[in-house]
Amino acid sequence: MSMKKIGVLTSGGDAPGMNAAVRAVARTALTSGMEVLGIRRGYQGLLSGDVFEMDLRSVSDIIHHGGTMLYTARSKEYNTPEGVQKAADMCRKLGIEGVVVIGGDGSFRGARDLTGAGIPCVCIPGTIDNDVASSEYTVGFDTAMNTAVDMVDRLRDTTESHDRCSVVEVMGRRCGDLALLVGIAVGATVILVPEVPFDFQKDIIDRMQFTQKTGKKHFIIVVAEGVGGVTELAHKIEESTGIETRATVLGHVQRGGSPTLRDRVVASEMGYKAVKLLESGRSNRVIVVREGKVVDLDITEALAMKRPFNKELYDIALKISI
Ligand SMILES: Nc1ncnc2c1ncn2[C@@H]1O[C@H](COP(=O)(O)OP(=O)(O)O)[C@@H](O)[C@H]1O
Ligand SMILES: O=P(O)(O)OC[C@H]1O[C@](O)(COP(=O)(O)O)[C@@H](O)[C@@H]1O
Ligand SMILES: [Mg+2]
Repeated sequence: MSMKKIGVLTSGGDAPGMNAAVRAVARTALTSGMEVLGIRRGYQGLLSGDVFEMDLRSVSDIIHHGGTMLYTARSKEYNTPEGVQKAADMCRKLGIEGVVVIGGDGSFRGARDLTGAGIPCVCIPGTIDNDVASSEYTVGFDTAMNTAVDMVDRLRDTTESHDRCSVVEVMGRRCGDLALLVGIAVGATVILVPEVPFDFQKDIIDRMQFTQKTGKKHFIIVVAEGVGGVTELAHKIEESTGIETRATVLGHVQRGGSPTLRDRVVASEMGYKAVKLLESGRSNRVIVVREGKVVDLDITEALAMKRPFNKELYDIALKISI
């Protein structure tokens, strides 16, 4: 057996399903004869040595909980060459020979740097944004989408009752995936994403007025966080159409809640595979979904990939929500 002790941390924005990944990592490592240290608050906890020994029961009763039992953070100090060196020194002091990092693209960059500083890492994509270019899927995305759909369905009830227009902002940072899929699922008349430029008159007002002529009286417009400006947009729509318009930012509620089956299952498989890679002496890898399968890639290669946007699906959405 190549490694005796590994650490596991969650980093960046929390995502439902992170706990299932932590559970799989801990159980796989422990049953393979390794010691496991839970590192609290991501790289921040690594800098301060905030760790605890995990046993099989440390991860009981967490698979159905949102958030992360390890807590998470965004660490400015770690994001410096000195910070990475300090974290690597702390790993050596604690006897941590490898780390499983569960987080998004930012956390992957941190893992690449830690591997470079002599501590082998393997990453698992955990973020509600689905913005990890190398993976078709990130843990947390399914739960966040379903939460957002549930909330927009509620908005629709009141929007319909008042013959209004609702402009809803969903998360996703610079990625439009959450907005695209939620937009389709709620039948939004307009979906605005950072990947597709839009014209206010043609893509919003003309579309609304066309559907109005065919009898439509209420409207849902889904806007990705990366486009933003929903309050101003709502004012402009009301001014141009005379339709009473309200803006809603769904915000951090999208990050919480019990993970869906998909997030629990993908996280579990990824957690298992991450530990098996470390066990076999392979590091600087990221576990990803490609062509529907859970596989692994080199982190540096993975980080160089460009995220494709599903324009075909976007065009379909426009054709049917009219
Ligand atoms: N280029 C980088 N080099 C080293 N560490 C980084 C880098 N980018 C981000 N990190 C670390 O990873 C943490 C999480 O990244 P962030 O982008 O906030 O979330 P996520 O991993 O979910 O995308 C940051 O707070 C920072 O400590
Ligand atoms: O929680 P914070 O720090 O306010 O950050 C909000 C950001 O975090 C996210 O919820 C998740 O992003 P990350 O997974 O990259 O951390 C984004 O959708 C959003 O832009
Ligand atoms: Mg991110």
